Amino acid sequence: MSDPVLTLEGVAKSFGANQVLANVGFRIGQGEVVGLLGPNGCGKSTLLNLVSGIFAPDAGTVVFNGEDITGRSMDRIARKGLVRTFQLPSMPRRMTVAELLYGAAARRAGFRSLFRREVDDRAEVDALLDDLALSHVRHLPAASLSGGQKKLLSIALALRASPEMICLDEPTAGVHPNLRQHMIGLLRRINAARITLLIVEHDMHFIRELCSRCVVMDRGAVIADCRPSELTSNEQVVEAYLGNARQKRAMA
Ligand SMILES: Nc1ncnc2c1ncn2[C@@H]1O[C@H](COP(=O)(O)OP(=O)(O)OP(=O)(O)O)[C@@H](O)[C@H]1O
Repeated sequence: MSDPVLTLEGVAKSFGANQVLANVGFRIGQGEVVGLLGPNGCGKSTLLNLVSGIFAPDAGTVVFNGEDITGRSMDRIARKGLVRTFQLPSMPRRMTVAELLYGAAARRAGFRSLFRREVDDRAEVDALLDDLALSHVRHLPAASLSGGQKKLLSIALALRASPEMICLDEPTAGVHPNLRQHMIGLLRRINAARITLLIVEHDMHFIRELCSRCVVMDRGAVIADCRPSELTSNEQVVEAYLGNARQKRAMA
């Protein structure tokens, strides 16, 4: 593995009596594309929430680029270069798609930079909108977009923060199959720009096409760390999915 960009050690989280994560640890190298898999409710989104600063873990450490970011706020973590997208992104009603994208660049550069000309980089926003097939909705309120368009917009917003790493929470859920293929190409291009990706996803085709490695969780713990091609021969992984026939079929 290249130098680790993200290192988790002994991460634990409970909500009341419900222990959702216990002693989770793994590393992600610079430039890797890693799938984070596991049955519904095993704690994948919660892990992304802890990494990106939405919640603080009860125990353990999260180190990003050699710096301990455990329990830091989402904004501070985003300014360090680690951002996330959401499974069901909610978007503001009063801002258009383009306005949101102009504002998002200030996140890492600092809000004062909003008033500097260089942040107002129309060409970059135009290129992003074009790449994500969102040019025709640029003047619409962001909240009025379809579910799939909101997913694409949330990737664009993540990119505007000049990230070194993006955590994506189910980027293809609710997205048309044609758009999924487009998204694979887009994420490959993003990764080619040396942006590390951690992707929570149930679509195994998507995982196989994109990821060089998978971390698999079950009931709040990591049960496998392997190549996508090794998933179906891993007994623990197959066992974890056995209770859910739909997910088992999805792995085939
Ligand atoms: N804010 C919260 N308050 C209380 N419980 C929570 C909270 N967030 C998550 N949980 C619980 O943590 C458990 C894991 O949820 P999480 O969303 O992390 O699973 P997941 O692996 O992402 O599932 P899925 O694949 O279905 O999205 C669930 O039992 C959920 O109810």
